[in-house]
Formats: sequence, C-alpha cells, structure tokens
Amino acid sequence: SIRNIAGPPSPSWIFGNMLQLLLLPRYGEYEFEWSKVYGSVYRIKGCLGQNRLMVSDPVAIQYILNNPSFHVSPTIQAGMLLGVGPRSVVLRNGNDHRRLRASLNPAFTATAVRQYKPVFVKLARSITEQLNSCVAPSIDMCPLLSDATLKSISEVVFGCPVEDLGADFVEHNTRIVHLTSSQSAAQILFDALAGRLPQWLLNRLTYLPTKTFNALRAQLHFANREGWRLVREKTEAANLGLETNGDLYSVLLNSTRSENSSLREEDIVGQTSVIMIAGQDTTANTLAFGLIELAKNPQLQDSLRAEIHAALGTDHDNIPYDSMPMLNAFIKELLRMYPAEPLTERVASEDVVLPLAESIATTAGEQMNQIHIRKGEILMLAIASYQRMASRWGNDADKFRPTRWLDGTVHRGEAVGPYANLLAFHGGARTCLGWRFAVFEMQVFLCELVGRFSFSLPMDHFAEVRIANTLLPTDAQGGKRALLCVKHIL
Ligand code: HEM
Repeated sequence: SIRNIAGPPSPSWIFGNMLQLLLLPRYGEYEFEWSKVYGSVYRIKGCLGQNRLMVSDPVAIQYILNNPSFHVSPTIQAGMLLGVGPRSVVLRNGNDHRRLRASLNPAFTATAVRQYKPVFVKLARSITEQLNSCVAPSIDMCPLLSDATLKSISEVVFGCPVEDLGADFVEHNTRIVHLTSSQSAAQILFDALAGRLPQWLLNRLTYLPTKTFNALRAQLHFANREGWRLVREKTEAANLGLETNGDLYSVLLNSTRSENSSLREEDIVGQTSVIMIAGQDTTANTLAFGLIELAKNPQLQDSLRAEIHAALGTDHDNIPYDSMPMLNAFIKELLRMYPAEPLTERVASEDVVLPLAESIATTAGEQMNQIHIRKGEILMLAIASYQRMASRWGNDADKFRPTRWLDGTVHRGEAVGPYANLLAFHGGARTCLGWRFAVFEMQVFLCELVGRFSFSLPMDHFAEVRIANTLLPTDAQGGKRALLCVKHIL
C-alpha cells in the first residue's frame, strides 16, 4: 500500500515533508518538482512519521471527491463546526447534504447569478472611486478587493448593505480573514497531533479559550444572530406584501413557502457564516493575483484591455461577458495557476481501491494501476499539481499564459470539475456552490478595473504566492499584499 509507493526523502521525523509543502514563502517550490519526478501519485511523510499519499491523478481525484468513503480530516471538521456551524452545507452528509444542495442550487444557477449584475457593477465602480481618490504612488489591492467581495455577498446574498450586518460582525469577519491568512510550524504540528484524537475529543478541545477559537466562536454567534434577524425581517416584509430586492436569502425564504419544499428557515440561517467565508477572499485573492499578472505582462494587459474597450464601445450596460475570449481565457488561467484551495486532505473511512488514470511504479519497480487504500489513511488532493500537468495544459504548464485556452494547447478530455476541466472549484457532490457567482463577479470586476486603469509593478516589487488555508499574494515579509502602481486611463 502507501508505504510501497515512491516519494521524496523526508527531512525530519517531526514535520516530515509538511513544512516543504505548507510553510515556504513560495507555494509549490517542492511539490511541483516532486510531481515531475514521482508522477501523479506519490508518498510523502506527514508529521511524526505518518505516510500520506499525494494525488494529482485526475481519475483518482474524481473518485475521491465523489466517494462517500473519503471524509475531510477530523481537525478540519472540528474547525468548521466551530466557525461555520453544524447546520452549514459543508458539514451535512449524505441525503441531508443532497437535499440542502438541491434547495440552495436555484439561487446559484447561471440565470440567478446574472440578476446580481447591478450589485457587482456598483461595487466594481466603488473600487474605481477609491482608486481615483488615491494619491499614493502604489496601492495594496487586497483590502479593496476583499472589502468589495464582502459587500457583494452582503448585498446579493443577504439583501442589505454590509453596514447593516452590525459593526461587531463585520469587525470579526475581518479578524477571521486575518487569522486564516496565517500559518506556522506550531500550527502544522498542532493539527497533526489533534488529527490523532477522536472526533468527540477534538470537538471538545475547540472550547478552549484560545484567540483563534474565540474568534471563530464569536463569528458563528454573530452570523446566527444576523441570519435570524434577516429571516425575521424578510418574513415580515413578505407578510405585508412588500417586494423583496431579489437577494438570495429572499429567494430561498420564498421557496420555503412552497408546499413541497424541504428547505427550512434554520437551513437558510445556517449558511450565513459559510457563505461569507467561502465567497469573500477566495474571489478577492484570485482577482489580486490577476492584477499582479497583468502588471507583470503589459502586452497581455493591453490585449485584454483592447477586448474590454471594444466590448464597452457597443453598449456600456450590456457587456457580452461570456463572448469575450481573452477575458474568459484570462479567468481560466487565473483559476488554473492560483486555485484558492490548492491542496486539501481526505481520510479513508474504510478500505478502498483507488483507480488511476496512469499506472505508477512501486519502490520495488512493480506497475500498479490501482492502489489499495486502508481505512484511516490520509490522501492529499494536489489540485495545483493537477492544474500544472503538462499532458493536460501543455509543456509550458508552469507559465501563466492565458492564450493556451485559445490556441488549442489545452487538452479537451473528460469533464473534471464544473468549469473548464479545472479543479479550482473541486468537483463531485461538494463542488463549490458559488462557482458561477465567482466567475461572473470576476468578469464584471476585471472589465471595470482593467478597462479604466493600467497596472504596473512598483520599483521595489516583490510578490509571492503563499498558502495559509488558501493561496495568498504576499510581500517580502510574507504578509498578504498586492502592491501595484495604478494609473487612470479612461
Ligand atoms: C474564486 C472563487 C472561489 C473558489 C476558487 C472556490 C472554491 C471552492 C472549493 C474548492 C470548495 C470545496 C471545498 C471543500 O470541499 O474542501 C468550495 C465550496 C463552497 N463554496 Fe466556493 N469558491 C469560490 C467562491 C465562492 C463564492 C463566491 C461562494 C458563494 C457566494 C462560494 C460558496 C461555496 C460553498 C457554499 C461551498 C460549500 C459546498 C458544499 O460543501 O456542498 N464559493 N468552494
């Protein structure tokens, strides 16, 4: 089994390969090399001598994501229980999860998402206003983007300006974003030790009054408080026959009134925290990486801007977002090179035979086209490595080159993931619910920002890609930052 599969040497018994994987200033420095040497399935060492399987093979990843025998790890479950609550979609399983997804889905279809356009446009323009009033030679785009994506969730999902959610809730949200952007060796070791405890004990541990646990607990408290307030106010408005503003919660509440609906008010309230966390910095950081890439490559920036100006030329209010080849190739390339969750882990809850697209060699030189996974073994889904496979994305897969989506370089095979064969939104039963929301929001924000401003790198430019729960753009000190010179052009 896993022990007989080849993999890189481990530099330490305590940390195994985990620091090389999770604590480098540049994400993937080792991982992307390992996948070239050992292929799409190889063994690494976790903390305290544990064996883990790194998997970027698309057939194996699909199998894992679709198979209920693989669970998220107990530490992640305990963290989610604390921060997003037991009623959130991420913690539901089996039929209950399917029922909730089916009820939430109508608010995330392509048609539903199109209706959120006025809010996306308004918020994109508010970034323009802030950039116009900025006199500094360079500006950190991260807070501006993060603020705008938070506001879009508040307006589109909850139907109210973010200020109405209460200063304490918004302040805590900022703290959570900050806390989840940090990573340390102690944290990696703590997760490994905690992962050996039974789930019930882990859940109890989260009652300890640490800074992180307190912040997560408070976040969930505020989310529940605000979620119930919104539901009460919307129900009262509906009873008075007042029109709602088409926000996602109103649409969902409306559907609870239909006779055969299985959606309940507590189901809706239970999504408040998860939607805020899942939809804010995932999208904001992807956009920040996009602006950095454009600043690095003026030619690419010019060609994207030319397409945007041509589209604006016809009708400012009806930009044909889906018919803009360069814009969409750019977004696909962003999600390919900077998947918000580049690495995730799953634990086998029973013995499973894992199928592979390509056979691998054992340390004894035997070829295997399937792997016997034992109950309790940990698999790391190497999403970012899959998205750099030369066989899928071309020999220059390590390079940011959006035109690969237009010139036939990208391999068009079986569908993996919901969008462009990418796994940035994962796939299977727990595919990102908000992927269409995110893609449309990015289309609108990019058209506004790249159409109106040119972006360049400051003289003392230093941008890296670090992992801390999600991928972050960072400065020389490892802080989350996307410092750019911004010039108004339109
Ligand atoms: C670029 C932006 C985004 C990326 C890359 C992204 C990625 C992901 C990924 C990888 C997952 C699966 C997590 C796991 O199972 O470990 C996920 C789940 C989820 N995402 Fe997103 N996401 C993005 C934006 C959004 C937005 C804007 C929303 C909502 C407005 C959203 C809502 C959700 C929800 C509710 C889930 C949980 C689904 C379930 O467990 O059934 N996401 N997302």
